[in-house]
Amino acid sequence: MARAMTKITSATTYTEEEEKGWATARTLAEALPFIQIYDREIVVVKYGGHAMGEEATAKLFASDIVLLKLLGIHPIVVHGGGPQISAMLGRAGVKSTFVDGLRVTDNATMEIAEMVLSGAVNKEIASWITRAGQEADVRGVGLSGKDAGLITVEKATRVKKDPDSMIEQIVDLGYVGEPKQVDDKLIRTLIGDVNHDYVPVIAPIGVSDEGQTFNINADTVAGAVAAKMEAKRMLLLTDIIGVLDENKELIRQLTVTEARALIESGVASGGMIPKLETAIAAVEAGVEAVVILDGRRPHAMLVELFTEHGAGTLIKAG
Ligand SMILES: Nc1ncnc2c1ncn2[C@@H]1O[C@H](COP(=O)(O)OP(=O)(O)O)[C@@H](O)[C@H]1O
Ligand SMILES: CC(=O)N[C@@H](CCC(=O)OP(=O)(O)O)C(=O)O
Repeated sequence: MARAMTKITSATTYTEEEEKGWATARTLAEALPFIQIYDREIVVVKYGGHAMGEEATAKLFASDIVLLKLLGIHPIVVHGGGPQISAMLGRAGVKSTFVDGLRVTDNATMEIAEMVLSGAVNKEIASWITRAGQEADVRGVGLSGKDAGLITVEKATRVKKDPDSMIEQIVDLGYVGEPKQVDDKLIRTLIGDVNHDYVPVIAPIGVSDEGQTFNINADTVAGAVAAKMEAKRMLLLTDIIGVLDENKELIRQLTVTEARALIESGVASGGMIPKLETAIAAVEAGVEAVVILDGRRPHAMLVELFTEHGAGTLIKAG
């Protein structure tokens, strides 16, 4: 665009600004092999509530999703919103407790969680994608697991060992669901083959056979969607550089067996447990690899998908 205003100072040299253009071109050319790897492949991106951070960062996320779509990938976004739910519950004076990273969900919590996830967060992300993609007609479509029977759930339970008696007890998590079935018809219709420029944006809410609404961990939803869609990659965007070992160093690659060992040893705790469990289940269901990476860093997805070294921790079979 600045073409008419720039002057080449001599026949053989470019200005500093023009050199930047050449560097951009080199970066694009170097990305070609990776762009081809992901051509028309499905990439499920889980956008965590902690990764959302500032509005400006979230808007850059939306632009990167548009870029993926224009590069020929079919991105599907599954979002969280845990911190946003906690803030709203705090304002309403409702206390939350977590078991293995899952929010124990009673009636009041369910009502607020659905309002925050399917209402505010979902529509905002969908609208940012639509705005970022308006020149090219790329559009975000906000859905929850309740739309078109997308996610049917069954009630989740957890078993805990009492550390003194070593007796196992079933912990009732309330309205916390595990996806039982993902109906992919609507998603497939939206992403289509040609001239379908919709990006599905899915809130982690599901419905039981009896019609009860359930709260689902967003990582778990991403895993179930990635498995059903036979995604090439699932990216879990969070607020940490990746999975850390016992010395707090980044682990660049993990096999499923190693990931299980991290949960068992307690090196992975809290919110990292559902993330690793999801990664393991997705890889075992046929997703080629799952990557856990820092979504607060602008363009993290692009670094992971289109550069040699990638970003964060990659989990694959083995
Ligand atoms: N071994 C580990 N490596 C990295 N993070 C860990 C580990 N064990 C626990 N965590 C915690 O898991 C958090 C990520 O989970 P969570 O807060 O639920 O993220 P999100 O909201 O993005 O889903 C990290 O911020 C970190 O505090
Ligand atoms: C059952 C359960 O824990 N549901 C989560 C849903 C949101 C979520 O997973 O958000 P993040 O990805 O931002 O953590 C919750 O209520 O916080």
